[in-house]
Amino acid sequence: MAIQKKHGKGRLDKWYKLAKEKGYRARAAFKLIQLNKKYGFLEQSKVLLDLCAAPGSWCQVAAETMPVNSIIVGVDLSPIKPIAKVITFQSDITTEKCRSTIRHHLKTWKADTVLHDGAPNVGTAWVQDSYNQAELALQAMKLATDFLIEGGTFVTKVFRSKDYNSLLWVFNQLFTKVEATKPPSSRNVSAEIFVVCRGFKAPKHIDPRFLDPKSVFAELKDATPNNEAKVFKPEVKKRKRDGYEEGDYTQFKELPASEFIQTTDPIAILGSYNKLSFFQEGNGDVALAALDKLPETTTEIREGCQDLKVLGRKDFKALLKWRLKVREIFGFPTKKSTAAAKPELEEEVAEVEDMDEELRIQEELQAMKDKETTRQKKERRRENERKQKEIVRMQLNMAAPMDIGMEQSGPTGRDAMFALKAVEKAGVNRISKGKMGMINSNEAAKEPTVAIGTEDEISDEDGDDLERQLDGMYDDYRERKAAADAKYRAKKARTEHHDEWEGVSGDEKDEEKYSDSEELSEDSDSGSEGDEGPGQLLTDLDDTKESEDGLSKKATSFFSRDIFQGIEGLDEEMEDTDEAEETPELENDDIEMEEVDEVDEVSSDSDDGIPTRDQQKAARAAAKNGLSSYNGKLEVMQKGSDSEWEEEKRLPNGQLDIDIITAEAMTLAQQLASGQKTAADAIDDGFNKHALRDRDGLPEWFLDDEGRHDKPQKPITKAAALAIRDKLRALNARPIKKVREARARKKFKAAQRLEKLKKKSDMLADDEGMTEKEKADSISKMLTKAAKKKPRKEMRLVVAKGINRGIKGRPKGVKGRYKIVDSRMKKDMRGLKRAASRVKKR
Ligand SMILES: C[S@@+](CC[C@H](N)C(=O)[O-])C[C@H]1O[C@@H](n2cnc3c(N)ncnc32)[C@H](O)[C@@H]1O
Repeated sequence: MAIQKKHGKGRLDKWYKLAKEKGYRARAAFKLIQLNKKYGFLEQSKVLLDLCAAPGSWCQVAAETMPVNSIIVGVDLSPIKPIAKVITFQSDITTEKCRSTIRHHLKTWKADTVLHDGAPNVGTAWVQDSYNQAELALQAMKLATDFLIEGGTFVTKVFRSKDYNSLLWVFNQLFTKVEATKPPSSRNVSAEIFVVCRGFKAPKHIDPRFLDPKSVFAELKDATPNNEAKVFKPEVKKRKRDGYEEGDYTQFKELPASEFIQTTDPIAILGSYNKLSFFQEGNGDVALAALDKLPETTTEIREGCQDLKVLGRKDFKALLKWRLKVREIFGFPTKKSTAAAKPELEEEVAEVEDMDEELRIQEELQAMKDKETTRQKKERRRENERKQKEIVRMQLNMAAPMDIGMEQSGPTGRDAMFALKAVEKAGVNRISKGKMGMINSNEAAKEPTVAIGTEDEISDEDGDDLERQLDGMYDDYRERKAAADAKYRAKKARTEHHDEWEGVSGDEKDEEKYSDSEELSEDSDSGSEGDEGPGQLLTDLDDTKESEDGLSKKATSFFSRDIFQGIEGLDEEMEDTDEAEETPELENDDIEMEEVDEVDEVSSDSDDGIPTRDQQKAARAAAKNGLSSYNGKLEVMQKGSDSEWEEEKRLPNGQLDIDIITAEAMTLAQQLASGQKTAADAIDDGFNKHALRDRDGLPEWFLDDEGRHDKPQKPITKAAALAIRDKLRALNARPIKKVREARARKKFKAAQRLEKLKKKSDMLADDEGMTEKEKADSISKMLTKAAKKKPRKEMRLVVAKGINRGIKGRPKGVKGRYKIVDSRMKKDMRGLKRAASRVKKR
């Protein structure tokens, strides 16, 4: 006989161990985890009520799954040890006190989810246990209806029993979706299942009978008795749970085994009778006799039938199996045949799918969905890429707009005529962004990895594409911004000409130089075009050669700075410079010294980096003379430099033309001059986190944004700030170049007119045919005429509409002075004029 131990080792299954491992207070935690995995109600809840929560594992799960700052209230008959972020109290969920305590905790909030895992004291008769469970579930639901929000979720545990369907019916009246499920962590031997009710209808009024256990679980009255049927199939007396049945005053009950075969409720017989007998009376029961003789009626079966009260689960199973076999032999309808013949007569039983299987299916579905999404994404990306390529082709005049969307593989696909990707990588992509980019032909030639159509390139496509799109978007943004912002345009122009704002020079020489250099670059551009190889699309305007060790021009110019002089491993050119520096016999005429900072640079060789008083004096004197000395020996910064820059930076008197216009520069200059700072300090300051940041390969939009804040904060002194302020004030007080030019033009024209007048009056004076008076009159007339100001041409007001809408500069068809106004303003002006003329007429 199989006896199930309540506390057997079988209960300490994997969920038990896992719960211990994860720190949950009960294995039940996994039931909620699995239910939530399937229905996902916890993540969407902000307020949760856990009825029958002890020891609290469901509260633990809720607290770690629900959004932060959610409200969780747990109640149980037993005390619950405190749980972080959970309110718990001890109460009976069927009482009014419990209801008011919950109300007190929730205040005006409504619960998104109500959980109920209550189990009344089980261990009495099964029927009673299940009834109590159903009743408790109904009580829990009653409480839930008070606190649930519309659309909320109620999860409850129920036992599969005869009351189950009644419960389900009630749930269905109050919720839009009701599903029963058994999580994998719920033991198979347990009759518990979980009902998840979603979409609370929140009716204004609920019929109290829905929530009254007496009404809900009331047994249906018997239908009108079928007396005819009773003749053929005598009625089995109904058992009474309380007390003895009428006329039956013994506790021992026996039933012919044939009746067990014929009955439709074999379980009830096995549960309520003591013995199934094979004893045949005189006139005999044919069915019983046949049963007795059947080979299926084995000795084991007979023994089992002798005392039903001592049988175990296995023995009951054997008896039930035997009954089914005999029914088949006797030709009684079995479950199988009935199901095949009349499925509609089957008792209504809620289908409870195994959740393992469900989860598996769900996971499979999810995987399929993910796959599909990935595929769609890929397709979308390809499509975008193709369009982008077509746009590039259009910009390069390689395709007409009509071609867009017609090609399958795109211009840069595998079969494409031009592998634009490779060219793009080499720099031409900048053309597509409407920018004049330059490709260093040598760089392009040196990079074998940019071979057209290589495998690597294709694998990099995704990243490149994204980067390109970002760059493109950033360029669009800049262009939009540029259109609206004059300051930004000026900055862009400076950046593109590598003419970042360093300071304002005293006169307009810079401007002239700037325009000269522009012309120069245009010339060299056109001039060099023909010289490039056939494969070149663009050419570098800078004709300085790259260093032989492969350093870029930028790198070469960086390493050619003085601070790198004397460091081993630098190229020959630099070594040469070093040698030159060390050469002692230098003629003063050939020496060109750099300004103050370089002077101080060499005066910093003292041990502690702070120059002595003498050294400072010497440095100042040297700065005055344009020389740099330190410790009695001469240091040469630049020798015989004939660069244009150097020459232009000098004033006619031979002094360097350097102007300090920022407070930082002024502070540094003052500090250097007064010896508070040495050149070494200045160099050290240059080596900060901003200087050594690796910016290679970073996109422009990122660098632009970073550059706004990624600057060292240089200290400034009050004196320096005041000096700069005064300087800028003086600078601003000067008229701008255009105004000065206009004034000069005016002066020049006036001088010209005067000259003309002079000539005319001389001619008149020499005219012999005129009297003196006539001569005087003519000259005075001429002077009055010359002194008369020409009337200014009237300004035309133009409304920019039609073809002129949004136009910049002179609108088409407009001559003379004009002003663009909106139509309202023009009409108003006309109105004013009309009004003025009316007043005049009166
Ligand atoms: C299976 S346990 C609940 C386990 C809980 N869900 C967890 O995860 O830790 C069932 C609980 O129901 C409680 N219970 C039974 N009847 C109750 C009632 N009328 N009011 C409050 N709690 C009750 C019991 O005290 C018991 O702690």
